[in-house]
Amino acid sequence: MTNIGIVGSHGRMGVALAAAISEAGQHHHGIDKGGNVAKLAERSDVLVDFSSPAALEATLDACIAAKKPIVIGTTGLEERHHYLIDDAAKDIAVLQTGNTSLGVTLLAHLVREAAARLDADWDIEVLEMHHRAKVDAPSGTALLLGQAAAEGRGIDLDRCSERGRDGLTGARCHGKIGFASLRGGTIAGDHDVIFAGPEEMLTLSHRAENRMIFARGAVKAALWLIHQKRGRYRMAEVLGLS
Ligand SMILES: NC(=O)C1=CN([C@@H]2O[C@H](COP(=O)(O)OP(=O)(O)OC[C@H]3O[C@@H](n4cnc5c(N)ncnc54)[C@H](OP(=O)(O)O)[C@@H]3O)[C@@H](O)[C@H]2O)C=CC1
Ligand SMILES: O=C(O)C1=N[C@H](C(=O)O)C[C@H](O)C1
Repeated sequence: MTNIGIVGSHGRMGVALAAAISEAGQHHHGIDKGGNVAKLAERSDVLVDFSSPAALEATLDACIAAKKPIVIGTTGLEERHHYLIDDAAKDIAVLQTGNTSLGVTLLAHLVREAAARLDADWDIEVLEMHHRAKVDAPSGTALLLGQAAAEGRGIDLDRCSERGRDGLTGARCHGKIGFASLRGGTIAGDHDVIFAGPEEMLTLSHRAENRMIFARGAVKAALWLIHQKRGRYRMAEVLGLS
């Protein structure tokens, strides 16, 4: 039986993850803010993090010290967090993703394909809606989908993204990838990638009906990751889509 350590165990995802781990016949234990992450890492075969970007550095240090792999599902990560992940991946296996579901992983693949085939006359906009308690925007999934679109089009997302329009913005910049975020109610996570072309529009969408889709995907990723060498991995590799 695999022992999976949960960082953020009492949160919305932590609770769903514990249910998915039990469903898969595995064992779980976890911590929340103020918990001893070093002890958690020592006692676990693999960690799964659904907490806060503020927890990441200490969590990675604990995983490196205990030589344990980790799945990072926390979103709202900044550039410095990605450097920390790249550094950690020199010592341990790390999988970081803004979305652990099968549907979104496949959607990212389709978005990359569509963006590669449609020229820059097709404006790309990513629209997401989440529950009222979500603290980061755009969602990690929206950024992951924007990245897939940028890869398909062969452009750099950091230079080409347009976030949060307000006021007298001027006309849309040619070739940019736009992001819009809506918040309200209890929505688990809705994402649309819109390709708006000359007189026609293509929309690729995903609707999460329940957090269990993320939790089951995270368990699958964790059980896969314990057999991998050190390095940085993506969800597409777990699901054989890369
Ligand atoms: N990749 C994916 O597929 C998905 C990613 N997410 C992401 O997962 C994260 C968590 O989401 P959600 O469960 O809704 O959020 P919640 O706010 O419900 O839960 C966060 C949990 O993390 C704990 N926490 C906060 N800081 C620390 C810390 N320093 N050390 C350990 N635990 C800590 C909190 O504990 P306390 O209450 O004590 O502060 C809480 O239990 C978000 O970034 C979200 O975007 C969500 C769904 C899917
Ligand atoms: O905070 C959430 O709830 C979710 N966060 C992830 C994100 O930021 O994309 C994944 C999912 O959409 C739910």
